[in-house]
Amino acid sequence: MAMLSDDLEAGELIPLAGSSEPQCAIRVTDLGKAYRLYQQPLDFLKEIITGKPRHHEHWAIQNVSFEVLRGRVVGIIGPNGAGKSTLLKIIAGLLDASTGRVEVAGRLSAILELGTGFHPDVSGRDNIVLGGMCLGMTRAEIEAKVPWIIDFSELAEVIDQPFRTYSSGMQARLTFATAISVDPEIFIVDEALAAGDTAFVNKCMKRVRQICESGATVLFVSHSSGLISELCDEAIWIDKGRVLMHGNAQRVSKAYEQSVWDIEEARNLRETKKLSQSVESTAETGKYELGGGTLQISSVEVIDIEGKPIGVVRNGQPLRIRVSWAGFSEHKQIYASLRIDTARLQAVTGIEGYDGGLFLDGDDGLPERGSVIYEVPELALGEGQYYISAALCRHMLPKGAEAILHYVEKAAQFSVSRNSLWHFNYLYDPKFTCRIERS
Ligand SMILES: Nc1ncnc2c1ncn2[C@@H]1O[C@H](COP(=O)(O)OP(=O)(O)OP(=O)(O)O)[C@@H](O)[C@H]1O
Repeated sequence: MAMLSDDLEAGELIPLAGSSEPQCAIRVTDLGKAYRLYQQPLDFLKEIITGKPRHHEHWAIQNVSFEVLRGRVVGIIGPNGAGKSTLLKIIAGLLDASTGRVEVAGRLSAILELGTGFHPDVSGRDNIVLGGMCLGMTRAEIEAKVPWIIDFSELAEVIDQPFRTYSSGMQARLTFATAISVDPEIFIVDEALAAGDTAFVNKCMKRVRQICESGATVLFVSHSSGLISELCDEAIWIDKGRVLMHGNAQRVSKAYEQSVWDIEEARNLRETKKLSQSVESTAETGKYELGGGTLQISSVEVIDIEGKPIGVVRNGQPLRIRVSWAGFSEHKQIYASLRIDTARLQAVTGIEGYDGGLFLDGDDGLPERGSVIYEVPELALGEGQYYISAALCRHMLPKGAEAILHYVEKAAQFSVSRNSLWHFNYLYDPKFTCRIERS
């Protein structure tokens, strides 16, 4: 654990001005934050009364050290609960550290919580002034910015109404607009707070970009490695309260993204295994199935070229799905079909084995066990999680539910990863070709 030097308070904010390294805007040394956790709320009271500790300490961040040079845009990335907000709140002076110290050189503005300084009974207009003063602006500075903020928030019609009458989205718009109106030397922002409809989020991000390009030193928290590699010079990857990697933004984003896909891969394989086990035990799992008498789907898997099950497929690469069956059927001309759905069960694509004339039984009938492998040579699906449902059917006309011998919904799951770090998400993501015509 980081120890404090004798002459410093834990988490003390020390201006770097006059430092021998004028290029340094932020220096964090051995920073740590321990939260006290109580098993039940009453334990806190009992601790105060008896003086006996009834809590255990949870270190949200530990031994965190780094320097940020003036004018650098630095992304902070990491999974949920990694300690990003805790770290930035301490740097912004909103939270005390348990160990270590933070030195900051320059006027700092942070958007880490929305609504600080805003009062429900005061009008939107007056709240801009109150909120702006909480962000460190003088009254004159903020008053000069009021028209810009009203225009940016698109709330001119209701600006003189009490803040409590605003919807939560309107409140977020006004507080974010106020917060990004500042011209800071050091700017700390959590991208997740740019809430609202797509057009408003885009507008907020445009302003954040402007600040990044203005020469300010920026710490930018985001879950999007694409956005970090696009906006930032360098990035810090935090996990379980510690700095895992600090360096070039593209390099760190790529490494972080790979770790996310590794976790996804393991999760998808685990879940698919559970799903295929549950094919045999429908009653307990409550999974949706139809049919499944003497002939059953025994597994559905996404596989690599060697037939090994995988959980993540990269867009543009081949997608191979293996549907295996076991059992026997009195029917002839049996075919398999499958459907791929998004996590919200929106059907994306599929194949009817019958349409392709692909029957599983040959002249000698249907073998007791076998598999059919479907392949999409170049996957054109956007990043995300997908589910596969499969069916074994018998050929009959007209086609109807009685044609289905066994249907298993969500029999397997897989994720699609992108080709690039670009942050837009698409459902359909083919390889585009383009031609430039210059006149
Ligand atoms: N006030 C608090 N009391 C107790 N524990 C807390 C408190 N605030 C945060 N924590 C814990 O500290 C750890 C780090 O939380 P933090 O909010 O800094 O993570 P984060 O990286 O910002 O997460 P996210 O990406 O989900 O916002 C988590 O385990 C969280 O549960």
